[in-house]
Amino acid sequence: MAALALSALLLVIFGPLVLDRFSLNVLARSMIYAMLAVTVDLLWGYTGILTFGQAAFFGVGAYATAMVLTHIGASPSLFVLALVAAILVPLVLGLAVGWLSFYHGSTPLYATVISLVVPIVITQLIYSGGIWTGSSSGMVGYQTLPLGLPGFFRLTGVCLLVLAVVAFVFVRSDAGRLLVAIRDNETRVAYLGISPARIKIALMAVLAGVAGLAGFLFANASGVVAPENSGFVFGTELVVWTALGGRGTIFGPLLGAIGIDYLSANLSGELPFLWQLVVGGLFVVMIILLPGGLASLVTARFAQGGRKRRLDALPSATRVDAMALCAPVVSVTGLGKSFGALSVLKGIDFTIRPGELVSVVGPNGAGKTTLMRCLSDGTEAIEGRVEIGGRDIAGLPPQKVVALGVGRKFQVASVFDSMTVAECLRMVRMRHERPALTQSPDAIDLPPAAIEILRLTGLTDMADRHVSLLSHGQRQALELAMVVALEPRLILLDEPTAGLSKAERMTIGVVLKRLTADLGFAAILVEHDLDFVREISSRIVVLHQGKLVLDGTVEDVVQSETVRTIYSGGAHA
Ligand SMILES: Nc1ncnc2c1ncn2[C@@H]1O[C@H](COP(=O)(O)OP(=O)(O)OP(=O)(O)O)[C@@H](O)[C@H]1O
Repeated sequence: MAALALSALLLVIFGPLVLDRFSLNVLARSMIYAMLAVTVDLLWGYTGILTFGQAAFFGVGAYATAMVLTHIGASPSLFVLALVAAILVPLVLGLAVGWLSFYHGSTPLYATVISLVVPIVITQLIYSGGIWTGSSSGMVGYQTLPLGLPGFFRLTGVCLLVLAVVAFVFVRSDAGRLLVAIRDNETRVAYLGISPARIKIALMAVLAGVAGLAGFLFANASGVVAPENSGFVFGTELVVWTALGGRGTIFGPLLGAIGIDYLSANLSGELPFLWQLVVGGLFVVMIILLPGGLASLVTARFAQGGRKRRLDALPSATRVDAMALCAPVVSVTGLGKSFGALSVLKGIDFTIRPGELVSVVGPNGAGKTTLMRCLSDGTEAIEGRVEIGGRDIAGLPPQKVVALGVGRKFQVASVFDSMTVAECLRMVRMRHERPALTQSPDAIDLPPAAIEILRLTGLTDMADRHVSLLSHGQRQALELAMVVALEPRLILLDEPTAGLSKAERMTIGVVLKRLTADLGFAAILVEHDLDFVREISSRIVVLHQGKLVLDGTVEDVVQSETVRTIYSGGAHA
């Protein structure tokens, strides 16, 4: 990669000696567009945010530059002012757009619609700006940086190269992998105690600033800015170039943008309308035949050679101390939950202490999964009160409930499909360590209990195996190890043995007994397999039609006439 970067630097430095003026002009612009394509790739390719809004931030940066240089003047200090404005104004706008797009409760579609609206609004503002923005004529005639064409070619080339190298290092770091984790499974990221919304807002703001920097370069290199520079047609072109180049690769979108823009400049004169049709047709063909873009032809060859990771046990023991054993981990009082007119949970009361493994059983639709949701997400509208470690969780989103010591394992294993086992486990540690922006360590430190689960289930030897290659049981075990690596006080397990073989079920049973009886975790287990429940539970709670009908020992439940009636389908509220 260093050799590639060095070759690119030499091309940028010596390019003006061999290229004609037309090519220099077009390529300087193409490289600026390539900077934008890299930002689109980080947002869409790596984080899964389909955005058309980068054009708006680019336009704002370009107009901020042109407006400073036109209305205030051009001097060395004013060029610095223009540069600061070109970065800061889009950055603040990006922060506001990010907040609007990713506030709690918004959907990915909503974020994409906002990214379509922003360029339209910015373009309208430019049209309505009168002499301040030049309206439909744009702005021209302001003084630009005195660099000449070769100077601009080299400046934009170096900026693109620096951005590409920074992006390339970043996407391999812990912070970069966290973006991929958000793309793969945002819910799991939240249930690891990390706020995806915060990360996405910060990313959008920073990349809006980078788009603004590209706008500064464009306004200086071209000497003209126009409303189309911030329009959603341009925003769509950026998405097309990124897709054609190969999203999620950095260099694919970079070369895609340069290649298509350069070809467009050469061919659009001779084939003005046909060329657009060719690009559009190519996009459709590519999406069908090569969804990974052109870069996937190259990356597929190199994908196999993954990096070797080591799983190390942290020195600290996770055993809950004797003092804490006295206080309830979870306390539920009068819990009720309705979906419209349908009342799913009614007047549930129970308390769970450290070391207890409480199984929640009941027929389908009894409200078991809903109960788990109410215990792990304080934003669910409920009646009554749920306290974790003595703190009412009302209003707290999942990542804040995780911070109180709750780990949730979902019914369908919730892991990161495009990562390796080691990478998934590394993501769990991001709550305890600030994600590094430039690197990711080879050794992954995990609590001993998590290491033990991996050992018992044979995953310690599969650290570098891709999650997509794991069996159903291995995925369940990996998710359990991830949840335990959070070092929670309370583990919520929704049918952890569903679809597992008898041997795998026994292993999970051993692991759960060890976690609760030996290490002092509290656990709530939703389970249909009553033999399994009988073997490992310290207490059993029976739910029926949303009501808690029995809370007792295994013996109590086995001998209960009510439970027998419920399971034979005879009890009705
Ligand atoms: N988001 C929702 N909107 C409307 N109704 C819901 C929603 N989630 C659950 N329900 C209803 O609440 C009831 C309880 O569902 P829940 O999934 O909690 O049951 P369960 O005991 O976990 O069932 P199972 O054993 O089949 O998983 C069901 O009637 C279900 O249809």
